[in-house]
Amino acid sequence: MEGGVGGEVDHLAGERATAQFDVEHMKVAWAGSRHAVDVADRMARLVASDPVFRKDNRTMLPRKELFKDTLRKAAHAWKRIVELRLTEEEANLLRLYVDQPGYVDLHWGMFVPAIKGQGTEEQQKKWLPLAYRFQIIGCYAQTELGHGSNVQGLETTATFDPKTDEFVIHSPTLTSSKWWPGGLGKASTHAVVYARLITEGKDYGIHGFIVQLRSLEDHSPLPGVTLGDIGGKFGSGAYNSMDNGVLRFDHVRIPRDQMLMRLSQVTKEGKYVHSDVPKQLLYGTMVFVRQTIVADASKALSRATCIAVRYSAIRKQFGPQTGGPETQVLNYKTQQSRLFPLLASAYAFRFVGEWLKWLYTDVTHKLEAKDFSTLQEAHACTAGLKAVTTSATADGIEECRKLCGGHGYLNSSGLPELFAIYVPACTYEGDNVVLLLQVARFLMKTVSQLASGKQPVGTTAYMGNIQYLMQCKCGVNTAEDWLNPAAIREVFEARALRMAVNCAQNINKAPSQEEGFYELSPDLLEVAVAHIQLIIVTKFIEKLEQDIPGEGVKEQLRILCNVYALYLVHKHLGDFLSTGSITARQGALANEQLGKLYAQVRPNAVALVDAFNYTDHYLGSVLGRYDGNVYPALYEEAWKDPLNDTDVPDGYQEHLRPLLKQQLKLSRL
Ligand SMILES: Cc1cc2nc3c(=O)[nH]c(=O)nc-3n(C[C@H](O)[C@H](O)[C@H](O)COP(=O)(O)OP(=O)(O)OC[C@H]3O[C@@H](n4cnc5c(N)ncnc54)[C@H](O)[C@@H]3O)c2cc1C
Repeated sequence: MEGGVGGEVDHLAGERATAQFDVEHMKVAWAGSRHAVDVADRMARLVASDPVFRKDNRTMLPRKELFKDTLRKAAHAWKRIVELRLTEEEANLLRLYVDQPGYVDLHWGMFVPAIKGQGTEEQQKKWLPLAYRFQIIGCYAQTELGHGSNVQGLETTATFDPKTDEFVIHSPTLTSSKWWPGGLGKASTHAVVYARLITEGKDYGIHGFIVQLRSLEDHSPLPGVTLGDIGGKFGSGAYNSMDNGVLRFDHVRIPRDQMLMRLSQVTKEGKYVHSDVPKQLLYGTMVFVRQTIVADASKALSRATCIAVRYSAIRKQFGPQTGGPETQVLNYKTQQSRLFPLLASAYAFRFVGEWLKWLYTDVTHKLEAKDFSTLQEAHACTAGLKAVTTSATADGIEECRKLCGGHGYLNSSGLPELFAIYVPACTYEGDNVVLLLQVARFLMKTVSQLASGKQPVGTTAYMGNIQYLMQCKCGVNTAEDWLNPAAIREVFEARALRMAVNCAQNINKAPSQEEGFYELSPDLLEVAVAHIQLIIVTKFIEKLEQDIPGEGVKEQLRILCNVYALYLVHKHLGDFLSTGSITARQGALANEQLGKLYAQVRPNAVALVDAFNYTDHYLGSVLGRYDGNVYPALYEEAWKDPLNDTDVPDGYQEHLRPLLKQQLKLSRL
């Protein structure tokens, strides 16, 4: 989609002409439905055509201006949503295409879901309408200066005072200061604050409370509340549009009914009671949030690969010895072997994200029926997918920057900002290492239960096939044999299970399970990654078993699926060999096949990124422009830098001229 650039000539027309599939149908396969393509298209164009949503100058704005710009965009987006009576789906997409981190992300993404998930019906009735109309702005204040991953280590206290029927919220130490919550620093009026609940002298652990932080009249902090922004973050522009904040409480009193009481309550008398709502319900929210993170990973990686693929088709370096035109860098096999696995990963993450949506619905139905049998498995699966897809995406964006050579380092390429905004996804919503260790713990438990005949469920069902998978031999004899999905699936299953069983056996040799787990944790991370990669590969294969209309579309996706799987075989060859899942020769054949697949992707590469259907505004990259007219855009962009406002820079008179004129005043020591 061209969206907003004036180029008349399509410099990528030749590339588009070589596509062997129907791009319009691929757009549908990528977005999930024709409807999804159309709504996204409409919202993307709406944002791209509105000057308020301009973002090309973002990396040049000083922090205060950047923050004000964020406030302006958020208010304008809300205005448009109300004026145009946008549906929830449309509103979410509009915010997505505005593409600037801000308080609204936390308001809708964390504050509202926390109240929905943890508030009683009465609490929801009271608070949600205020939040829905933006009469209050909320954030999610969990992390503290001293503790993030270890939530049980949080120090903020909420002590019940039966005399006044209030909780007293207090930050007893410096390290108990809330630290990081997005939207907290300057924008939020309220927060869901996580604190240790203390009543009748007993500490009942971490609970959520709705706390008003700022006056609804003049926005000043309420008495006893100290608030501020935690300071500049990585990169220019980027996440600096967000006011991640610090918050301290000095004996701040809130009414008892502002404790989120869906799962447990404190009575007027100060008795702590559990409600009859099962606490597993909270997992549902977590599955939902992580599903959106996986969807965001595919979005970020597809943006980066779109930029890198288009630019690699335009960029030329060196030529044949015999003279003649220079070579497009996309034709170099090394460029293809670095870029096409990322393109394939973007599609793989997209489809596993789509499947996660189904999983969330399935989990919700099961929870409603009080069936908790698959909950742990679903939880481990989403935690692992969050970790693997965000890590691969963060690394992938940086690889795309390098794939664009020097120009990739310019802010105008869009890649530095995309990277800087994206990388914290490896940390927030659960540090990836911490999450993978949780997955590994679950896998170790599953392995240990196999002996007792307990049948593993969902994405761990393959482990029930242990007798076969521990001794099966990969049947690949030729490079073409690697195109068989059953063969691919089996080697991924064998590798994951054998790694898990090896680790479980090694843990059993340790003096205690805990000690064994601690010592083997680096290996356990790899076990978790192997299991999650199997899930991604399997879901891609299962996607291809569905009906996918459009000429050549399924064939292209099959190629990408094979690229993704065989790239992983190549990258993790050590795992596959050391577990005996494949032989060295089969590893070499996989690599041979991979090379052939890259050649098949090549003529389709530009069309495959066109299928993401991103506007030039959303991509925000002179290198990734739809029309490929890169050089004039790069040249033009440079002149917009404030440093070019004058020919002679500020500081010339004081610092450059004296130097050049040998007039620096030297002091005699
Ligand atoms: C941009 C951004 C936005 C954020 N937004 C919010 C927000 O809105 N609200 C909010 O409450 N918080 C927010 N956070 C905080 C975030 O949730 C935490 O930073 C995150 O949970 C990680 O916790 P931590 O910082 O304590 O890291 P740590 O846990 O201290 O991690 C430090 C290192 O220790 C390792 N480690 C920790 N535990 C283990 C273990 N058991 N085994 C092995 N290794 C371990 C980690 O892998 C990591 O390498 C945000 C953070 C960022 C960066």
